[in-house]
Amino acid sequence: MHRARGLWRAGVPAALGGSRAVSGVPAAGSGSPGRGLGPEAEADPALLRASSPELAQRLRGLALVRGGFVSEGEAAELLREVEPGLRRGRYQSDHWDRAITGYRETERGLRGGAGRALLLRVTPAFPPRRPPRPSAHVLDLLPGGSVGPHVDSVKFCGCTIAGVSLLSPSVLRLRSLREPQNWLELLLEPGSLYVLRGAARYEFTHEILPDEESFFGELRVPRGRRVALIFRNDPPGEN
Ligand SMILES: O=C(O)CCC(=O)C(=O)O
Ligand SMILES: [Fe+2]
Repeated sequence: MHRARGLWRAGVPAALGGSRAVSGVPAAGSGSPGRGLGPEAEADPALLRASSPELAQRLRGLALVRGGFVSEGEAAELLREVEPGLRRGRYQSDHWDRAITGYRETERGLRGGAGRALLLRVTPAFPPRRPPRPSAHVLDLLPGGSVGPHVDSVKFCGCTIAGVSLLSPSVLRLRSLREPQNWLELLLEPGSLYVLRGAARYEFTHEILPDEESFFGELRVPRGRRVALIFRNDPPGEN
């Protein structure tokens, strides 16, 4: 059955406020970074900033970012596949729960083509008994659009969220629900993959920063149009 689109964003608004701590660049970890996508995997350290090294360590393997996950050719093919579905919708200025602005979205079945190949490549990020659904949530954000802090609905979404970003870079920020001074930021370059699971999925809000706040440390990350393919699994008890 299809879920009403956007329902997964019916989350908890972040308790914002408090000044940002100084970036603690995460320790590189021992040995070479695991290239798998399971909880043992490591994020590309250059694409991740944390409010403290302790927090980076705590979310290691739970908030993952990988640059260059899809090639430019694959990205072009994915866009060709999802654009017709997106064009059927109109850009909206805000969602009923106000978590998102300047967006349109669709759900894309992935039975073939580049989308299906991508689904197979992100599947190892999910627990074997909780694979991703055979469709992607396609979110198209205008340069002025943003996704406010929220936790994906536990009623409609399972333990793992994986997103592939196309076209524009952006910054994904996680913030602890209980300790809002604790944050993690992922630099999402075009072609990158991020994965959120465990504490990163349930105990932190996530958001895509609006253009005027789109910085990764000192680095300005100007926002253009961004299309994301987001993969989710079902919550326990669905099947
Ligand atoms: O754009 C993204 O990568 C994340 C969007 C999101 O958090 C959501 O749709 O729940
Ligand atoms: Fe979300």
